[in-house]
Amino acid sequence: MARKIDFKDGGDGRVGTGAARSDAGAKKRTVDHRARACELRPQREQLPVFSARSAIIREVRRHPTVVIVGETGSGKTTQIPQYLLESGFTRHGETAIAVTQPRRVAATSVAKRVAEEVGTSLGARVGYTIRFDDCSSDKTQLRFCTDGLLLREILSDPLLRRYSVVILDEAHERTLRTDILLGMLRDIQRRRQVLAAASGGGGGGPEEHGSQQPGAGAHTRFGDEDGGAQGDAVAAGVGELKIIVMSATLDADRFSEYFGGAPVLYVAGRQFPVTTYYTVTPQADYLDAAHLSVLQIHTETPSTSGDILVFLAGQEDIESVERLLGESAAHLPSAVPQLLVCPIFAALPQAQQARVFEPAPEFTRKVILATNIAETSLTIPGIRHVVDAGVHKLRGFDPRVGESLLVEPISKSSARQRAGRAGREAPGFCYRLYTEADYAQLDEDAVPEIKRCQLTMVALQLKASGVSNVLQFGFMDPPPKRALKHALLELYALEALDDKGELTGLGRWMAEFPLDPSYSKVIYASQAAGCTREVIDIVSLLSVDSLFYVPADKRDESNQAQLAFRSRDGDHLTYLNLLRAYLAADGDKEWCHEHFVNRRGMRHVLDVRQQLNRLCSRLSIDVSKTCGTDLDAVLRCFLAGFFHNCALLQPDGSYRSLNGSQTVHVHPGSSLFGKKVPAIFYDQLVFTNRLHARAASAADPLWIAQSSPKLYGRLASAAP
Ligand SMILES: Nc1ncnc2c1ncn2[C@@H]1O[C@H](COP(=O)(O)OP(=O)(O)OP(=O)(O)O)[C@@H](O)[C@H]1O
Repeated sequence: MARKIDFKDGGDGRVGTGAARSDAGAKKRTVDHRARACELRPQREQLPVFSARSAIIREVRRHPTVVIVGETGSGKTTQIPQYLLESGFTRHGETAIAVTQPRRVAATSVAKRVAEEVGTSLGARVGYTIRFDDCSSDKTQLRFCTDGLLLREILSDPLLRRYSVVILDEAHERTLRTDILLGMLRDIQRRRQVLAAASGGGGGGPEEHGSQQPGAGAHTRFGDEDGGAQGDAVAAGVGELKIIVMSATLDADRFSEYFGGAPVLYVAGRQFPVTTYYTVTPQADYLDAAHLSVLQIHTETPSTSGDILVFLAGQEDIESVERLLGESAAHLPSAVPQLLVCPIFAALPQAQQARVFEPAPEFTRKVILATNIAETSLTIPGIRHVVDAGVHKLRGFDPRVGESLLVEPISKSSARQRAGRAGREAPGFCYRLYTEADYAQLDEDAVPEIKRCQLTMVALQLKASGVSNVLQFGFMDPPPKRALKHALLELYALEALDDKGELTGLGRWMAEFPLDPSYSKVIYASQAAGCTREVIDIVSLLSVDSLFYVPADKRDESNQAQLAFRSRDGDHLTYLNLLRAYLAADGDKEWCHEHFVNRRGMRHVLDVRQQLNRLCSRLSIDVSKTCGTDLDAVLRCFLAGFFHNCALLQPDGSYRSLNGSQTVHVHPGSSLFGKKVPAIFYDQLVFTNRLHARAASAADPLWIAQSSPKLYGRLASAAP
């Protein structure tokens, strides 16, 4: 090893009780759900949250909303939903408890664990529902889902009648969807309170509501382990909605204030201590530092001391460190166990994400390379060492420029979450690849996503959920007015809103899709153009960031291989060619390797395509409509949704965006790179080191004019 990283103990590392835990039986796999649940019970009872069980149930009964703050690993996510289930909050299965997670992988993996602890098969009493994947049934009483999924449910069930309790987990992350949910749930809770009061009972579950005398409601008794009876309001159709906001940060007062002074419960202490180390000096190259730290941990500690989880900024980082580790692993002494490198990032298909949860084979140490997808809620068995590069990719949005995706330092709260992935089954270690002084400089929490992202989908969702004045919506942290107005204007241009700002029939239709409204508009246009099949294929293809592999040392070979799919019209049709060839080759592994096709990515494409086809069929859209060889029709459909993403060729050979007068660069990986066409349209503008058009295709300026005459009619007269 050429260089060593010097770490020093942060001193604050030893947190928590350090209680020992028996691992007995943990490895035994059994299909006997009850036996497994009994086996896990002692572990559950050792979690810090267990001692707060009665207090939590009592407070939830008494108050419509409760905020719970618990350190990482205290047992919030897995235990609190079960306590409510055991205490009758689902009224013997008539209603359900929803637990939202910001990330899909957390929703599925936590559901799996909780099903085991409850003693049921996944999808029965405990299940999960995430976009494009539903593992639940009408028997499911504890449903883990993404926050986005619950938002979509509000469209079809505006009062969320099927739920008596909604638990918002990891609320401190303040994702876009969590923030919208906070506002919508507060509203639903008030409306249900009014309805419940009108029908003469509380009915939110077995409770003694704060405004009521204990026991004074229409319901009868309840026991801790058994369900209570329900109130008359339930018989009338809807009971009160309990909301539980769970957060890992101490800044819970804001949540409490937002819910009118909801009580805050603190659950102290994580289960096992985590010793934190910082680098002695700043690291100029965090990828190199991450690579060296992994090797250092691997060679200096026995592999039996646990697997390693490394937090990096994004997929490219992960692939670079994967490569570096692959090269170094070849030179490890033979006595040192092998390294098994497992990446996990959002665009990785679910089946491959699941690999990180599988135990490493004997004499092998697992190294998981992750983005912040693995930062919250996850317990990855075997992990004892966490390496934290201290960075993540942060999405930003400026209506004039487009989206940006920049590598930024994380917040202290993220750093604590990352460290928290270590001490979950035994004492752990966290190696921060930055100095203690740098840590002190980090912001306490990240800026809520709603303040820094594109809001078109948010505005459509709010409108479709009955919020007439989006600008007045009770956000916990209102987004910039400028961004909201921009979103409303965009919806107007897409014809989702009319002149009065009311949702149109088309807007309601578009809101059915879990897609950016521009895509749903394209799908809409494809019906009349008779090319729905091609459009769905391309929309699915655009859901993956990199369809091709471009290894740094084989750039030319990769580019050469991609030529086979190139369309002179640009990336949209190139991708379509790729999908057709992939299907013709039956997704063959060798074929993908030969053509530098990202097999992981293509599987994800097929997944999305299948789900979109299903959704379209449900909406009576004929998904078999195909335009044959008239592929111009396909491009014109895309312009129906992306007329705002167009740029015209300038005399100096550059492209200038139509709606922001920005200079736009065609990405070097694009099939239009180096070509000069009169106009282009693109899927997205992304600012990295400069403004790049992601997925660009050629457009006739006349098509642009016809796609949005109000905005770009002038181009028609300028066209030759
Ligand atoms: N899949 C699993 N395999 C083994 N142990 C698990 C698993 N899931 C949870 N646990 C155990 O339960 C503990 C509590 O997990 P839980 O996710 O409920 O904590 P939490 O308080 O929500 O933490 P965080 O906010 O960090 O997610 C873990 O520390 C671990 O000991």
